Amino acid sequence: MSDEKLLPHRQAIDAIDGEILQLLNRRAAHARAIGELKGTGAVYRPEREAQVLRRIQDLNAGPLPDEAVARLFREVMSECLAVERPLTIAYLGPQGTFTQQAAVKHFGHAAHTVACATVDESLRLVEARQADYAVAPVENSTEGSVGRTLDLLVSTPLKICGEVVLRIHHHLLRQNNDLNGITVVYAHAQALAQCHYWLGKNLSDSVRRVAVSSNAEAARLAAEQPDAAAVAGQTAAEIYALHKLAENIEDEPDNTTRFLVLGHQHTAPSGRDKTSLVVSAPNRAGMLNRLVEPFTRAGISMSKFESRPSRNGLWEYLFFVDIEGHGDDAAVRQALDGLRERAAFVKVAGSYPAAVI
Ligand SMILES: O=C(O)C(=O)C[C@]1(C(=O)O)C=C[C@@H](O)C=C1
Repeated sequence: MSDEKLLPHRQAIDAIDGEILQLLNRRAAHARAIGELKGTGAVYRPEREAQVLRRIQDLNAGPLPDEAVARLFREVMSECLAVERPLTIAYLGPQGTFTQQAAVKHFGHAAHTVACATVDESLRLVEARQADYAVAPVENSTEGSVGRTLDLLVSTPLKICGEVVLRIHHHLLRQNNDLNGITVVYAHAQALAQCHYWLGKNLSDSVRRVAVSSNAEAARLAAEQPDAAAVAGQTAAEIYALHKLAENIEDEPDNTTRFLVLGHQHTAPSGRDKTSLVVSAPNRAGMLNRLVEPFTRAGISMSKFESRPSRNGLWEYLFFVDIEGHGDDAAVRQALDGLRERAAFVKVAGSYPAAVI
């Protein structure tokens, strides 16, 4: 096939690219005007972003898949927002963690990300207004809740303003492309657990499995030690220039982590929202039923109901509850009034759009 046949298509693509470029800059000019009208208010509007992405997916007639167009528009909005004012996002580092990946998935590549040593520190940075938002892992489909994040939700003055759902793929990474001669595998304890079966089947028993503070730290160590491998994700592989000896080695095919986005603002309804609550109640027979009843009566479904020991009293529990709907919805407001009559403590940790991509 000669390239001559490609020519008319390439000429068409050049013309279309020119139009796309003009349209993108026209879009950015509107975003800049919106930014000026917002003045000192929050430039990031989670509800509007969710609506834009949902609308684009509804409009999409292909051949690009819905997920691909959503990803492209995610980046377009990220750049438009940066024209208004660039955002700083605090995340659990070091560079290359899944939390950083979640931050980029949610805010796009124009956002500036700041690595923090702990989830506590990432929230503190936002509380002190040294960063605009924090992204924190809250639960994994294989390993369950991240207790520290739940504990922090109880006391932080920040509001949840978004959620990010990330498929977690683990790879076996090494300096060179050889499965032989590995004496140690580094990974975060959760990643070791999520790949337990694969590692047992594919590596000899003499290979030591060493838990380290994060997957990115595991990749960093593997980049320094020729006889070491790491279990980590794509971003860590790229940052530390490691070879992928094996891809997608997680035992559970749907291994997914959910992250929360926390900031100072109240988020308006987007049309498809969730509300997260922290509830405590006296430890009495029938109490669980009494707590759930106001939601059942209002026809509101729950996507999470989890208990955790309260740090104040022995055998006292806090309940972490996610419901469908927004705190401004009449039905949710009524259910919350009913809940407040029954519970000793109710905190609305935030209402936010359900994840779109
Ligand atoms: O609609 C707005 O408020 C905008 O600032 C525009 C825009 C966009 O690019 O569409 C950018 C940032 C906001 O988070 C939401 C949407």
